[in-house]
Amino acid sequence: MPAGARRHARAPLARHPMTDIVHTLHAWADQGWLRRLDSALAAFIQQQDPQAAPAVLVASALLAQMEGRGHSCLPLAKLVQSAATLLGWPEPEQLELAALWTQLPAGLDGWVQALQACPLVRQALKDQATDQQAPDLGQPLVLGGSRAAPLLYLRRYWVYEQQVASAISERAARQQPVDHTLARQWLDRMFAPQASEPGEAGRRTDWQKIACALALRSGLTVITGGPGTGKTYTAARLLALLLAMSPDASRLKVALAAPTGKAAARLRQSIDQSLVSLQPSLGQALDLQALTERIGKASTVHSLLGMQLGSRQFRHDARHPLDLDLLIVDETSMIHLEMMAALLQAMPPHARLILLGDKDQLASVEAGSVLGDLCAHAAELRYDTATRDYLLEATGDALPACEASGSALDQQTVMLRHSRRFGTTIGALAREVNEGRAGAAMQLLTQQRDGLVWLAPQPASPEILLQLALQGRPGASASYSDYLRAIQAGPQPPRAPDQADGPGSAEQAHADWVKRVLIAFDRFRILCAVHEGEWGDRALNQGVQRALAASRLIRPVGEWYVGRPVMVTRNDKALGIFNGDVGIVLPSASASASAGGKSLRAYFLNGEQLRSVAVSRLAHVETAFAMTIHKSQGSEFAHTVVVLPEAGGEIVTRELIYTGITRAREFLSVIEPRPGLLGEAIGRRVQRASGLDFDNRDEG
Ligand SMILES: Nc1ncnc2c1ncn2[C@@H]1O[C@H](COP(=O)(O)OP(=O)(O)OP(=O)(O)O)[C@@H](O)[C@H]1O
Repeated sequence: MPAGARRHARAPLARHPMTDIVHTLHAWADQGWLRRLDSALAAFIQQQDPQAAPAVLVASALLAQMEGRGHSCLPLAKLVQSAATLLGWPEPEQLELAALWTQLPAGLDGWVQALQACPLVRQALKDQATDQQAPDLGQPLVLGGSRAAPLLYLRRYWVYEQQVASAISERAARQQPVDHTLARQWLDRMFAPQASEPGEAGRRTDWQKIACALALRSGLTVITGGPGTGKTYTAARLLALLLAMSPDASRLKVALAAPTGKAAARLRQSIDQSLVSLQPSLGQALDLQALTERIGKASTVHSLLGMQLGSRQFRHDARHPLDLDLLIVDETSMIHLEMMAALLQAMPPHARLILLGDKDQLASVEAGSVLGDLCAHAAELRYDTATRDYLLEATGDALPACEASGSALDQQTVMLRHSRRFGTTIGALAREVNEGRAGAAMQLLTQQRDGLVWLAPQPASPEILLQLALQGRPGASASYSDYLRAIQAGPQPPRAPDQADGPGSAEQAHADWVKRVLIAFDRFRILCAVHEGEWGDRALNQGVQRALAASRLIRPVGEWYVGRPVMVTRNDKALGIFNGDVGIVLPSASASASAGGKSLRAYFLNGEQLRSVAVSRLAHVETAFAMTIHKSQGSEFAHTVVVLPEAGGEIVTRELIYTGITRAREFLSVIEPRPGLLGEAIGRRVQRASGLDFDNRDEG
């Protein structure tokens, strides 16, 4: 019991059959319906407050359960409306749930009253009179949200949400002075006038240009868009623009970051490429090469913040802010609530933060769906008059009309709408999936003759998948044979054997070979929705390994063998490898040189940078012929195979399918173990419960 919490007087409650409630919750955990952690929270609450009403105990366990599934709170109105729907429980569990429900309040008010009567619950309903709001006494639970939509939180998620909501709103509202004339001159040089699309009235709005103009005037800009809509292209122009308009450009400190090492390296690479392609249109006016050199390497958000081993704390926080003026973060959809709170705390007040990401992608594995919440109104153009006037002056473009204007955050949010990478079938398929049009998506998959997308014929068997892994399919030949052939080809013999190092050396030839192998490996990947079962990544990894061994393409003798793809499952700062990094086991340069040498290393490629670790030092890795769609975020593969499970329940959702298919750069193959699974998944949307709300904070 938090110190002082008991001081809050309340009317004595009738005794409830609480022990039964906690027993029931423990029994549900025994059945695997809840986690042990979930029922343990209810038991803890009961122990700390023996008078806690049954509704409080049940709500605590279900809150913990929801948090484990990535929700940051328990939406009580939905719980009361239909607990079975909220939890996604099948029939046997539903019957038990209904039986328990007879002991619980029938209406929302009853639940709220029970929670309000419990001293372990901090009262923080937004529309509650201030004198009724309980002070922070370290209560483990918080009742937040509003009276109409009350939300129950674990304390720390409530705190993170409060921090994120106020930091985002304050940052978005913090205006910086802009020289409109100068801005317009530079923007016109960087963005050619847009051609109008056939059938469209007038000129198409150049949202990339709008995003740059908005970023000039505020401490925060959120740029969302599907794959290939030019998020990094825009960020590169924005960098150049800020440099061009900065009174002291040589002092501007810029950093790039992303949630994974791979995504960070991709961000850096594509920013560099965009800057190179921009130089001709700027001529001598701006030295973009100098800018590129000043940016420094892109890092993971973890390492940017200064991850401390065995601790949730980072080296950088509000008291020790990051030393930078501009931070560009890519793949923001993968950033969870706790990490976003830490990032915002560590940003110096004067610096600009640019968040890039695809709002429709899967949310982070951990609790929160921050980018989705930030972009809740991105499609609606809720720009107010001040924003519209500013944009007209700075860009010369008038925005399309909209019905309502929004929050400070809405003023700083831009959705890019035109994909340049997906002019083809994959793009059309991604759109149909995103809009929930299962019939149209199936039609594209089954009737398209261009071979870019393909649905495995029924009955789908794991053999079809193994064939794809070994040979690809008609129209899409990329497969694992590509990288295995590259391994077999071996390093090119050094051109000048007497040269000790330099471009012709044996070491360089080895490094070039390793890069060729790693690049070829990224031409093909199997993505699963789940870990377990016949269609999960664990079984498929074994199946693919057996099939490649049977075809004599690999020789898996023991744990470590040449050609084993591995995925890191835990960050290891000392080794410089991070959760989600994918590498390949190959002989080291010295082992290759002394034919028959046994020294194996795992090689990882981040952009152009090659890193290797002796396999004996790798404790936390898994084989990575097949990986989950979750882990594939931030990566792309020429030929992507998306495999659905026979029974995936609520986790196989539209967002998961969209994320999987948009990992395909050129070719997509889809396997559904029984007809109709894909359609069901497209129809299933699980929106994460969250109380992040930016509408009422503008004064913030
Ligand atoms: N306005 C533009 N004019 C010409 N080419 C563009 C423009 N915008 C983007 N591109 C090109 O389109 C491709 C995709 O752009 P970019 O990589 O920036 O998209 P993205 O949204 O970051 O994609 P992803 O989410 O897949 O990383 C790149 O080759 C880029 O150079």
